[in-house]
Amino acid sequence: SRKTTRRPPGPAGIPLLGNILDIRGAELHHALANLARQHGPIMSLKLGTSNAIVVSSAASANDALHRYDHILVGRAINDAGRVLGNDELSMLWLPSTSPLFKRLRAVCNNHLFSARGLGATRPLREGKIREMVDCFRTRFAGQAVDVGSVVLSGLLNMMSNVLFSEDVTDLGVDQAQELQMMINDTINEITKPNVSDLFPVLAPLDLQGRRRNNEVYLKKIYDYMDRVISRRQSAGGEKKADFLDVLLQLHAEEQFSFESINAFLMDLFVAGTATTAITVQWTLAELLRHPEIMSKVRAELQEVLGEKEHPDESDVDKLPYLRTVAMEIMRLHPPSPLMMPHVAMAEGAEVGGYPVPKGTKVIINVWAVMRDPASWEKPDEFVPERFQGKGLDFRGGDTVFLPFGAGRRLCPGLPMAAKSVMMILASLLHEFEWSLPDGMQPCDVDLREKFTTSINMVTPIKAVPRPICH
Ligand code: HEM
Repeated sequence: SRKTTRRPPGPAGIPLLGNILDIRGAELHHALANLARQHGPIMSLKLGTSNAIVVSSAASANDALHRYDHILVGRAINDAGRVLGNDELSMLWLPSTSPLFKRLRAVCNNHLFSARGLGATRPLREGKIREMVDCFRTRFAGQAVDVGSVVLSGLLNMMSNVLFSEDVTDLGVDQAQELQMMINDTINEITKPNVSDLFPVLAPLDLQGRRRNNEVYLKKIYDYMDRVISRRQSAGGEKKADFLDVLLQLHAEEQFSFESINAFLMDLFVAGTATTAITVQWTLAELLRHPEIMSKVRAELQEVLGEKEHPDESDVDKLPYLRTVAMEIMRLHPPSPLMMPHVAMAEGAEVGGYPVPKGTKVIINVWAVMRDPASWEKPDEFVPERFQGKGLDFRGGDTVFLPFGAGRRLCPGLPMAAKSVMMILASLLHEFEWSLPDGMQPCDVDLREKFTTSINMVTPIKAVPRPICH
């Protein structure tokens, strides 16, 4: 067919810069969705010297993430992402064909996110969520609080305790703390536009200093993780039965270097904390904007939990309405709206009938797919009921709904993330009555989005928790 020899349609672009100017001005996922409305769900873009296609429909996402998943499995590595050899160590950057990637993924699947692994950490994770909830009760009852920031601190401690049995943050301190700031610094540096990525020939000059800066930030995180490992080693071989013990055992068997342990721990913090906190934050915002849906959630919690003071993980499977709320939040506000772009590792892939040459970047606009009017009625409205009886789940088997991606690079943390989101929401909504700060009406909740690697709120939601005695 003619399609197999053509490039997908796309904006014309200008010499040298290509389409860079076409994607300026709006949040990136919005800008790409606007262009796709004009050029179609499979669209070519030229970003400096590199070729990309942008996928914005469920059918084309299915080609990219299921049919040609074995080819479109590389990553477009940013120049700043290469520092300290991080691209050769980190699960986020390695192609999924690499032996190290497969080992890292297997360790995740076997030890952290398997039913057995999650069962082993359940009391710890429930305990850390309880501490976070208690913090709302003891520190912020009756006050307007930035919900996302407290939840993020709680999640950092939950993750650090699952990984290496230490707290990394003080709950209730209303500002980012050491590890969180280091993580923010590296994410910001890697996601800022960089001429070295548009014109790799200029990369050695590092004109904007992104590589130099990120080297400083990454080094700080590696030093932090080194100190965690040293503390464990100087504890004279004392075992904590946590993930770090597993990693140190694998190190002793020469499967992982200390550098790859550092990178692994860092990846789990980078990918697994803010994403979950943002989901909780958007949920509170949408529920406060939609009091009738908040009431339905509260009624379900009351019916299922009754006088029980704190929900536990076994309760969350009995909350189907809350689950549809979480799904609808991730449809409307996917924490990772463009995922991390994939790259064609070989020839032979086709998306929507168009060939995807080796080396092409494949940007999947998950946000646009999940607001596509061809798949979703009134796609911009918050209607949790739309998921009832649909048979959709979080795994992206049906690519109309894919907040965690799909296929070989499906988010490995999904089982833990889904449990955490549900547990935190069930606890916050069962144990508190939430209201907007004085003078604010539901329609005043600001739902504007700001894109970095995640969709953040331009105005982080502040809400007032009032403890309920059950
Ligand atoms: C609501 C929470 C979360 C969402 C929506 C989410 C979503 C995603 C998405 C869309 C991807 C990219 C998939 C791709 O590029 O094809 C991803 C990758 C990843 N996620 Fe998650 N994630 C969440 C929580 C977590 C948690 C809790 C962890 C770990 C504890 C985690 C670890 C990872 C890792 C390591 C990757 C990289 C996998 C790869 O490159 O192959 N995520 N996640």
